[in-house]
Amino acid sequence: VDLSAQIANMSVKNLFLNASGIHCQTEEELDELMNEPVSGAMVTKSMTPKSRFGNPLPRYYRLANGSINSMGLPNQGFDYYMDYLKNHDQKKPIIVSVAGMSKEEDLEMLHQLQDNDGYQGLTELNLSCPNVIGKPQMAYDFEAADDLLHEVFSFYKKPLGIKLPPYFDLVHFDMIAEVLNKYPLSHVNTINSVGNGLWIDTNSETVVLKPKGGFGGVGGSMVLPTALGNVRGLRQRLNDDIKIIGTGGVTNGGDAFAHILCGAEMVSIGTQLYEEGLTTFERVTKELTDIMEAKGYKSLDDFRGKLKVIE
Ligand SMILES: C=Cc1c(C(=O)O)[nH]c(=O)[nH]c1=O
Repeated sequence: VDLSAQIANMSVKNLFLNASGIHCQTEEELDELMNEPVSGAMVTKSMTPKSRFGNPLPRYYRLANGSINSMGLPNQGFDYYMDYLKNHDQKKPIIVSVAGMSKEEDLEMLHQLQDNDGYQGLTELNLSCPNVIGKPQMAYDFEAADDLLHEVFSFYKKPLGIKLPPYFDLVHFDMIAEVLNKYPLSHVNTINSVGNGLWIDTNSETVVLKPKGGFGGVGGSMVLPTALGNVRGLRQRLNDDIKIIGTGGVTNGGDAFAHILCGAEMVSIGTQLYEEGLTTFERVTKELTDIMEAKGYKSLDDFRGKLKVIE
């Protein structure tokens, strides 16, 4: 299913989906997402050709206003998720998230998706995993990302989006948008976790994560300003037909409203969904609907991308 076509006539209740990595690694988790009545789409855990255990534990830690993780791409492997798609009817669009450990693995999986006539889904190429030891985030290497996308679009003809890391410099928004605008992308999903943060238990004077000496990607409410800046900055620069899935820091309807004001077509929920459970979708949707009613908005298009600046 082409998400952007789905998005075109999205009503509020269909706005939300899980952030990749959250509640989407196993068949049981995927079934629960599929049967969750409110969310309008879902995304798999980013997959590699072969299954991976990922990094050693502890690799996730809850913070007062967010989370830090160094999971290391644990997933059941490409074939497992292809089997899932084959054996389950899609009550909602399932975005297949792909994150090879190398350019070759990315291309290998995308060739298999392209050549699989039974697969007509929306794919998201994750160029932003911050936690695979020794693997740089491709999306911070603009030339490498351009080269990869050039090669991908020489053969990949099905709907494809890109998962991006946060950028922290307006010139970097310019540079990545210049690359992405060259390609017929269905969407950009921004932001991934804010890479290589560190949390410390000062009682024991020790880091809280085992992998990478404690370094991990930061998510949750504390990254909302960075997420909003990236959604807004890319919306202002990307071609209109490249939709944006806003991810990062969403804990309530007001946060989702802010993402939509910045231009998000759909909104993913990560840390909050993990901590509160799947009922988060119902609560956040109700909160957003209440805000819209209070403001007299009938549809998302009434305010999407209409953030005002101070003249
Ligand atoms: C795909 C790996 C990712 C991971 C991970 O598996 O460590 N964590 C994130 O916060 N973002 C990712 O993109």
